Amino acid sequence: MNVLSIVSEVFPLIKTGGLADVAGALPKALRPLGIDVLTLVPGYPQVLDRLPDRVEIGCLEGLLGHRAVVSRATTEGLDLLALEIPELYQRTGGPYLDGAGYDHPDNWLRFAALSLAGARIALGHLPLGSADIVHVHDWQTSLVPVYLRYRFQSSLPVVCTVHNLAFQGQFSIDIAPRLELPDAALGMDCLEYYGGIGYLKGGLVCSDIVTTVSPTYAREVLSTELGMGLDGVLQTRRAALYGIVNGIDADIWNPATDPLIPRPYDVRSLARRQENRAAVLQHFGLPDANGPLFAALTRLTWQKGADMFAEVAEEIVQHGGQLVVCGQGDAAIEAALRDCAWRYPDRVSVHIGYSEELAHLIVSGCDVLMQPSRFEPCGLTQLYAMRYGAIPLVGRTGGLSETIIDANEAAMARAVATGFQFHPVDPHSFREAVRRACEAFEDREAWSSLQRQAMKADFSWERSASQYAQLFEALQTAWQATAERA
Ligand SMILES: Nc1ncnc2c1ncn2[C@@H]1O[C@H](COP(=O)(O)OP(=O)(O)O[C@H]2O[C@H](CO)[C@@H](O)[C@H](O)[C@H]2O)[C@@H](O)[C@H]1O
Repeated sequence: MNVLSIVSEVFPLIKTGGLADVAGALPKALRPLGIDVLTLVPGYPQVLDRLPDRVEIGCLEGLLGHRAVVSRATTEGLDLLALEIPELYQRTGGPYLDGAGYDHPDNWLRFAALSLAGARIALGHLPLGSADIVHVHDWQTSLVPVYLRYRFQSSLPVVCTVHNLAFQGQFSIDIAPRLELPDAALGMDCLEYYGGIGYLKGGLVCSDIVTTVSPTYAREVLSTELGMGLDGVLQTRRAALYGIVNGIDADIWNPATDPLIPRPYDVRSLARRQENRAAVLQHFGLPDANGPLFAALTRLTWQKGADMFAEVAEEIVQHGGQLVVCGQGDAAIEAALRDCAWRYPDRVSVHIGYSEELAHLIVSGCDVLMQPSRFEPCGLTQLYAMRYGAIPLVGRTGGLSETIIDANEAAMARAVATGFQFHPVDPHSFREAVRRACEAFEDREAWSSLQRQAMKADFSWERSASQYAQLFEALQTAWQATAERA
């Protein structure tokens, strides 16, 4: 089976968050199941730089006033198509933001063009054959099923995966005439959203199947609290809504073979982690206070609960612990963290920025990885942490609630605990959980058992990939049956 995955970021070419990790890992996990995934990404400079051997396979004219060269390459187990439209994708900054941190003003056009190109490639407008299934991700590629249905009258099956409902691709109604879609697609039943245009809404309505990245989040998005205004739309798609928990790329995130950490180790040689712990402290310029080393590795946003770090740092310090933070995001949160580091120079240190190398070092050396998310569709950092024997401390929400087993007395006694959860997600419960972790850390034997338990948890992609495969196969069978009847 051939799947065309259309996505705005894919590891290792370009990554701003978990979406890239999933888009990069899932194709590799699907291949042994007989599913070949071709991944279409925009030709950002970072992408083209990493694909020097790409081969041009054709051109697409008439992409909302633009012309694309499409080239193909394979790298690190991925089969890729790059959509080269220099005036849309070749610029400074990241995939979504310019160098100053603002949205590119033509994001509506950049991702509509990607979606239109994706729809045409899926239909065989390039010498590649047509796809059996199309897989789109988040708002950036949600117009693919809209173009397929309304512009090409195609019922090619589409799976739309929602990685984060908070980002919806909402634009002014003024763009409507420029999307080159018929009126029927622009109305309330499809793209119209609170007087504007909602890309994700269109994707949810027009896809055959909608998935989210954990079963818990699939239930949560149906509620007013976490539905982000789209709960009504999702209710109408309830029968087609599935939750499939993310896995991790166990080759890239493997403490035994990780080239980015000073001292590789596994569950039998946990003592070696000490060297990595020392390297983390050294990197952050902290002396060893011999208490628990807490860490956070995240976008510094309200969703991730990062606004609570500075306050909770006091609790950590009072209990003899230390805190290192690697992240970037809201200016106010960044400032509060810098201030906190200034107040506790030997205990708290902050790296404002994004660093893949530092991410690996941190999970290989910290004792506790904090993820106090207010909502979390799945979360990957806690899964990486567990694999590396760093104990996750998380808010009980979304995927965090189902991937961690709380270290309560019963779970500890039965040696099944893998981390700490707290609820409700507020500073009070967060501090309480920090206290629990600090106390648990004092019993080093029990802590080692917790680490071993966490490291044994299996979040490889195999199980989840087979769930995607089942959905793809069921869709393909249904589609073929309809085609034969027609
Ligand atoms: N400063 C930094 N330096 C280096 N690396 C950093 C970093 N800050 C974050 N990262 C990395 O970025 C990724 C973040 O992934 P998450 O899944 O935790 O959240 P994200 O909100 O991006 O993803 C969304 O999509 C994913 C994928 O489906 C869902 O798991 C998630 O719940 C949803 O919000 C991890 O690989 C993490 O290590």
